[in-house]
Formats: sequence, structure tokens, C-alpha cells
Amino acid sequence: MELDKMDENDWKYHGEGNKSLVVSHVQVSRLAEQAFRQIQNIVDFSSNVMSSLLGEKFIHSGEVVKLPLEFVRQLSIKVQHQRPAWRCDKVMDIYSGCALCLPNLTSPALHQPTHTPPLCIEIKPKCGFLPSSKHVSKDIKTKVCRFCMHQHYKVANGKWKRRSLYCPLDLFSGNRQRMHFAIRHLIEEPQNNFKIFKGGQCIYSSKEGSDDSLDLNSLLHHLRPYFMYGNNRINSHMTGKAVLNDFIQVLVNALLSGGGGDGGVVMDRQGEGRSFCEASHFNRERIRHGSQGLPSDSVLFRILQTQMLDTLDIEGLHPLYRRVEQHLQDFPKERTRLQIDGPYNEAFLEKLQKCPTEDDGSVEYAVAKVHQYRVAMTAKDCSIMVALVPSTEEEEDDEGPPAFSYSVSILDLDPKPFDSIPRQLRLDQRIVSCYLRTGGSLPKGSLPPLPGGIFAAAEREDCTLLFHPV
Ligand SMILES: O=P(O)(O)O[C@@H]1[C@@H](OP(=O)(O)O)[C@H](OP(=O)(O)O)[C@H](O)[C@H](OP(=O)(O)O)[C@H]1OP(=O)(O)O
Ligand SMILES: Nc1ncnc2c1ncn2[C@@H]1O[C@H](COP(=O)(O)OP(=O)(O)OP(=O)(O)O)[C@@H](O)[C@H]1O
Repeated sequence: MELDKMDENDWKYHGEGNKSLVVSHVQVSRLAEQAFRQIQNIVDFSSNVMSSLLGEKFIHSGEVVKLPLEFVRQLSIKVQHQRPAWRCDKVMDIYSGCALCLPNLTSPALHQPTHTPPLCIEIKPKCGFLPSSKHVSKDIKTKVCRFCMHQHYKVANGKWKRRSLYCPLDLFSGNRQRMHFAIRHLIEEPQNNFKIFKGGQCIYSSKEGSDDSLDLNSLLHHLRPYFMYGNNRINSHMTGKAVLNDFIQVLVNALLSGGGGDGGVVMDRQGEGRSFCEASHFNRERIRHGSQGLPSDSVLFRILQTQMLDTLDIEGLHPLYRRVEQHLQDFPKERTRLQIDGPYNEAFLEKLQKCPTEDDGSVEYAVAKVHQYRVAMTAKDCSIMVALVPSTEEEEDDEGPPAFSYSVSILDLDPKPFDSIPRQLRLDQRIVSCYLRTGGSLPKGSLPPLPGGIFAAAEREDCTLLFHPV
């Protein structure tokens, strides 16, 4: 602070105690107010908008809390060395003195400390459908899903070293075999789509930009005790492949459940047919059971329905964004009435839910479609946290597979800014043109051999265990 430039008008009375009179800088307090508003917007968006679309039972919106500035400053110094290098261009805001307080979803309350620690699995599933909008200009977008195309772009740009063979359309299919296959590929190449926590500690994840290979043996070491049952428990013999299969099975069950309690089991039966991605390595001929679809109370169903509020695709949405942008240039004060940056309240939800089906040329229609699109974007970028808590020994059946109680939550429900839409269009164009340049010759249908893959290692381990049981 330069002393000769200090102006008393920049300062205002803040309060006083017995010994101190506190004044604050107007600009700093304005910034603090802005930061508070921004976090409150996240809470409002999550609790008033996303919660109603995704289901209250999955959402923990948290609350804005004020923190002493010195505490935040010390905290930022303390955690700095643990932050990944590639995130360090983002500076932690240490001046606003506010933060979002959330329950720790990797340490669920249903866990009793004396028992085996809970396992929490975080999945960022990304977009689970193919666009069918008439505005889509490139046929490939109706055949190959965005995630699979994006993989080529990410590898070409060095974000990841290897391509993930995970396909969201398999995960969202509701077909157990396809879901199993999808999760297998999340384990194989987790990127930023898959993490496992044990007792609150991350025990399995990818490191961005790193060549470090994933340690399947270490993962198996962590998982094995959770899946020992019947004879396996007595002779400690359980193959790595069997452990992973059981683990995936439990995860699929949790994803298809109603999120912990019982609930409706109405299936989205039409769902599966419209949603095969041509780049998926799942072999359709391997399907033993017909279309099962997603139960309507499952977390995946709710996320998919919300993602599908993007009915026009970015190509159809962009002209409507331009209409709103033009209107705001002509009438800047309309920004508030149209709730472009919130508040995210019931009126906002109503705007997007009551959107007319046909474009009447109005700015109201365009705004409602933009709101819908932004909500869909949030649902395409959120994560699911599945907490698995092993049953106590008394509850467990000695012979049967291990039982878990589980809770399912959705996290990362930030509103996507209005201004992010032009970036979406540019990214879409880049992804598609990169895919058309590099990905056209993708193998289709069957799973290719994965010589260095970790599942190959788990399968090889079968043999090792057969000859050298431990
Ligand atoms: O655009 P996408 O699909 O790459 O999604 C972005 C994510 O990249 P991903 O492909 O999941 O690795 C990206 O994830 P990472 O930071 O790469 O882990 C963010 O979630 C980003 O959201 P925001 O702009 O930070 O609010 C996401 O951006 P939005 O498009 O949701 O704004
Ligand atoms: N309530 C929570 N409990 C436990 N872990 C959490 C919680 N919220 C976030 N995390 C962890 O922190 C990570 C980052 O959080 P989050 O995804 O909300 O950040 P973001 O900056 O919005 O991410 P993105 O880049 O995906 O937009 C999550 O992937 C998750 O592992």
C-alpha cells in the first residue's frame, strides 16, 4: 500500500471493540462481497436448481462460511506443496475470507470408526448420450460420443499420455455387462474420471501428465480384505481378477440402486437402443441379457435426464446465445431480469422448466434454452461419489458374497458461466476436426488385446496365485 496515495474515502467504518476501532478498505470489502455472492450462487444453484433436477437425496449443497484471513493465508502456505504442479497457475483466493463448507463425502457418517474403513469411489461420468439435434452439422457426432472423440484430442494435446477406452454410453446403458466393461476401463486408465478412497485417503488415481504406471497390485492389496468370503477367507485364496470382478459388481449395484434406500424400479427401457457409441470397444454381440435400462430413481438416470436438457447441441444453442448477447448489448439492465448470473432461485428453475418447445423468436425463449444448456453442462461435468461401507461381522453371511451398505452423492455442481458458451463451440469444433483427422480408423466392436494393461496383469496374477498361493 503506497502511503502517499491513501485516501480516507476508500475506507469505511467496520466496527470496534474495547481496544480497537476497525476500518476496512472499500475495494477489498467489495471484492469480499463479490466472492461471498459467488459462493452463495454455487450453493443456491446446487440447492434450488440441481437438487430439484437430480434428486435431493444425492445432493449436499453445503454453506458459505467466513474465515479469518490469517487462517486462510496460513492454510494456503501449508497446502501449497501438495498441490499438483499443473494446477498451480490457479492462485488460491486468500483475500475474500470466505469458503464453501461441505461434508467430507469420502468419510461418510454411516461409518463406525472401529470397523473396516469405507471405500469411496469417485466417478466423473461425462456426457452419456449422442446428440440427435437437427443442428448437428457433422454426422460423426451422432455416432461417436463426445468423450471418445475428446480422448483423441486430449492425447494429441498432451493432456494425457494414453487414451482411455472408457465410454460413458456403456456406463449409462443400465446393462450390467456394459457397465462392468465401462468401469473396467475406468480402472485401467482413470484419468480425471475415476478415483478410489479408503478411509478418506486416495489410494488409486491417475496423475495428470505423468508417466507413472498405475499400481494394480497395491489396489488389489487394499481391496482384497473387503472381498474375502466363504472358503476364500479360510485359505486366503482369491485371484486378482475375482477381487476386481466383485468390486465392480458391488459398484454397479450401487449405481443402479436408488442411492441407498429402496425406491421405484421403473426402467428407462427405450434408453439403451439409442445409445451405442461406435468407438466403444464393447462387443454388442456379447450381450447375454437384453436391454435392462436404468432404474428411474438411480443416480445415473437422474444425471442423464439432466444432461439431456441440452436438446439443441452447442451448434443449435450458439445462435440463441448470440441473440441473448445482442439483447444484453442493447439493454444491459436486462441482465438482472433475465437472471443471466443468477440469482439461482425458483424463478430461474421455472424459466428453464417452462421453456416453450418452439422458437418464437423471443429473447425469453433464447434465455430459457441457454439456461437449460448451462444446467446440462453442469450435469455433464459433475462427479458421483459412491461410499461403500462393509457390513459388520454379525450382519454378514459367512458363505455369501460380502454385503455393503452404500450411499451415493453427486458433487461439483457449480453453475457454468453464460460466457463459457462460445468456448464450448470452439472446443466442439476442435474435438470433431481432430477426431476426423486422427480417429477415423478406430478398431470397432471387439475388445483389442491389452498386452500391457493392468487387467492383463490381474489375469496373469491368476496363474501366479495358482502356483504360489499366499
Ligand atoms: O469441456 P470439458 O468437457 O473438457 O470439461 C471440462 C473438464 O475437463 P474434462 O474434459 O472433464 O477433463 C475440466 O476438468 P479438469 O479441470 O480438466 O479436471 C473442468 O471440469 C471444466 O470445468 P470448469 O471450466 O473448471 O468449470 C470442464 O469444462 P466445462 O465444459 O464443463 O466448462
Ligand atoms: N464434499 C467432498 N467430499 C470429499 N471430496 C470432495 C468433496 N468435494 C470435492 N472433493 C474432491 O475434490 C476434488 C475437486 O473438487 P471439485 O470437482 O468440486 O472441484 P472443481 O474445481 O469444481 O473441479 P472441476 O475441474 O471438475 O470443475 C473432487 O474431484 C473430489 O475428489
